[in-house]
Amino acid sequence: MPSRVPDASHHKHLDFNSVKELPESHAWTSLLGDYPSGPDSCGVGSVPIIDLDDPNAQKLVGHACSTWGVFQVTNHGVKNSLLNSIEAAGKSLFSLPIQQKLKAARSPDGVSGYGVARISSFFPKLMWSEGFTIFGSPLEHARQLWPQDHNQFCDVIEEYEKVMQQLAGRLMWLMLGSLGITKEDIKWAGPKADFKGASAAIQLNSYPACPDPDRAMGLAAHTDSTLLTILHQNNTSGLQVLREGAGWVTVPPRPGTLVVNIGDLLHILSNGLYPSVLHRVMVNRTQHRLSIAYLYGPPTNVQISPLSKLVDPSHPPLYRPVTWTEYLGTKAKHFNKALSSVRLCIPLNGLVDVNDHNRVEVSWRQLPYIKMM
Ligand SMILES: C=C1C[C@]23C[C@@]1(O)CC[C@H]2[C@@]12CCC[C@@](C)(C(=O)O1)[C@H]2[C@@H]3C(=O)O
Ligand SMILES: O=C(O)CCC(=O)C(=O)O
Ligand SMILES: [Fe+2]
Repeated sequence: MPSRVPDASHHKHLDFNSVKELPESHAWTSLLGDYPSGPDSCGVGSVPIIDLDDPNAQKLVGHACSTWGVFQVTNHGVKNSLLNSIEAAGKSLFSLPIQQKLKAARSPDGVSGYGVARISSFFPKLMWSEGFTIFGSPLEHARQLWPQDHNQFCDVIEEYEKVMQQLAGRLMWLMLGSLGITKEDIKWAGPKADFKGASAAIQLNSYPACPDPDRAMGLAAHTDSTLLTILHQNNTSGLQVLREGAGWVTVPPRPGTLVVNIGDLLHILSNGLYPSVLHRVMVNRTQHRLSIAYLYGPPTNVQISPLSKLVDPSHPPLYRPVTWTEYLGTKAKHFNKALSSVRLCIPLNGLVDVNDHNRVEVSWRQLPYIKMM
């Protein structure tokens, strides 16, 4: 029998080190029934790779955002040594004994800390992963994890946050610039237009090697609630994105390359021009996968709504204004219905939100709209 750790959170926490067989609690029966898998050979191509030093970077980013909602970047300015350090920090955290990790467990209504995927409650089966979320200072949880020596972990996190914040600001302007948005259009970017007041979370994800990977799910399909997410993955494959009309496409790891994806708030800000991409993580039999997601959003209380430059009589605002705080609450409560719940208009042909799994597969951008009640 696999050992489950008794704690107050209903035996959700598995000691992955001691499991030899996939427990029923983690066995997903209908994994492959949703969309076709692995279509890399069907001519749909692969997730674009963009060199940020390319003079055409803005155009390439804009194209990748509107067609894929995800791309990879090189020459992003983040040192390999920092990527190695954050990976090592994640490894050292997840290799702690489970009882130690649970000392830093996320509280039921909290954001930060150790635990199972937050979206687990929407699924009948548990996921083959564990995570650690940092929102604000990691100090308190780091002290619980390493009572003698938490400084090294905190220093790496602090440095990572600083560097990622800069990169995220740069990416924001590449994405918005390609829509014709200028600094005057986004007052909340601050006087220097550097998005200094932005908020962000760091999510460390661990996907242990799995005895029965075909029936397990690392992280179920979701979109991020962010403006954008920057992801570093170790050298193990697993991330897949859903490409309309093609199915799940794997984003293979490339050393030193970061994955960038659009989140729901940028989808709203762009009035639907940039899709927030649906993604998931598969696991494998032999390799431990680790990823670090930098989840980037606006200042928590700024109202995000479709930019007025992107709205006209034939392109009415598709979403009502919403703050990140409000949207995170909606996502936590309604999960894949969150985006539709702030929607104002739908095309005459039916539902369209990328993460509404009942959506009708139509190309909708040119369609007339009807107002939602
Ligand atoms: C800022 C956040 C986005 C997130 C919820 C959170 O408060 C911290 C963790 C984030 C994450 C990472 C895994 C997928 C996701 C849907 C989840 O359950 O937790 C995202 C959340 C999100 O984007 O809504
Ligand atoms: O592990 C990954 O590749 C993806 C993680 C992810 O989607 C997330 O943290 O939101
Ligand atoms: Fe994600």
